[in-house]
Amino acid sequence: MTGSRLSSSALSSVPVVPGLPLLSLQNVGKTYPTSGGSFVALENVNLEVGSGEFICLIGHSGCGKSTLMNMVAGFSTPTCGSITLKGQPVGSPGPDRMMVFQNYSLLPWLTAFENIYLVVDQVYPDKSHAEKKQIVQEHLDLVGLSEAAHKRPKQLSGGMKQRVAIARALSIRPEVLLLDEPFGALDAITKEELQEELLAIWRDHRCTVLMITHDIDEALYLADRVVMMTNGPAAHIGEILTIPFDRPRIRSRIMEMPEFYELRNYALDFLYRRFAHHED
Ligand SMILES: Nc1ncnc2c1ncn2[C@@H]1O[C@H](COP(=O)(O)OP(=O)(O)OP(=O)(O)O)[C@@H](O)[C@H]1O
Repeated sequence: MTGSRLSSSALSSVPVVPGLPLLSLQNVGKTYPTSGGSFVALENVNLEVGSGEFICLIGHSGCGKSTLMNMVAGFSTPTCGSITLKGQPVGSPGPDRMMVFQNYSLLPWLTAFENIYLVVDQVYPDKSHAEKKQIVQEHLDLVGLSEAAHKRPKQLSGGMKQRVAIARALSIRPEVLLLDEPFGALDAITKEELQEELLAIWRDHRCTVLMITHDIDEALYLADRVVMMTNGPAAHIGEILTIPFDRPRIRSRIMEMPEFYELRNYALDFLYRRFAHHED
């Protein structure tokens, strides 16, 4: 979630131009200064994301996925190249791009309701208290947590905490939902439940999603396109898989499709043969 630097963004009032990508990354690079000299994490990253697309980003640990996501979120700036949203350069973090992290990042002293209210209040200062309460309530309902509104994070399971984080991110209707391994810390059953909820929310609200995952099956099940990164240093996009499965997707049916296993093997080959990582 984009945290305390939220501010109203002019971008949200800029319409999407038909035919133009919503999000565009052109020759994006990131170099970090280190005590041993400059470290080129990313080089020449090019990606165009259409409005309403669901993109999953996979690649080995350390290849620069979070670096890329942080630049789209506006937490850091590219060393070279450009990132634009609806044709406007992405600057600082804004409510048009909301991020959800693996570790939930909820404020522990606030209830589920208050965690969401805080963000709604920052982004919609002119709405009445009743209107803001209603937005929070609607989004708690959306993730099935109305009954847990008064609970603090330590009283919530991992899956519930992540539901609150997703509800909080969605509550201000971002153009782009940025998910950094959101289900990485959850057990398999909760992870599948949340994947289904995420797909339902994405289908109903049609936001654009950029999600980092280490789980190839998750990427193939959720995404329209799976972006596969090469290893760093100077990592870039190696290949992009277009996922052909119709929507709404039914997990059991997709798992029976030969195409699923062909794509899975292709992605595995990319990661563990062509761009094998000696630490894996
Ligand atoms: N602030 C920094 N200073 C120097 N190097 C950095 C900095 N942040 C990240 N890096 C390096 O940049 C590379 C990419 O890191 P990043 O965290 O983006 O990878 P990642 O693909 O998200 O990894 P993981 O999957 O493990 O989260 C790594 O080699 C990392 O050590």
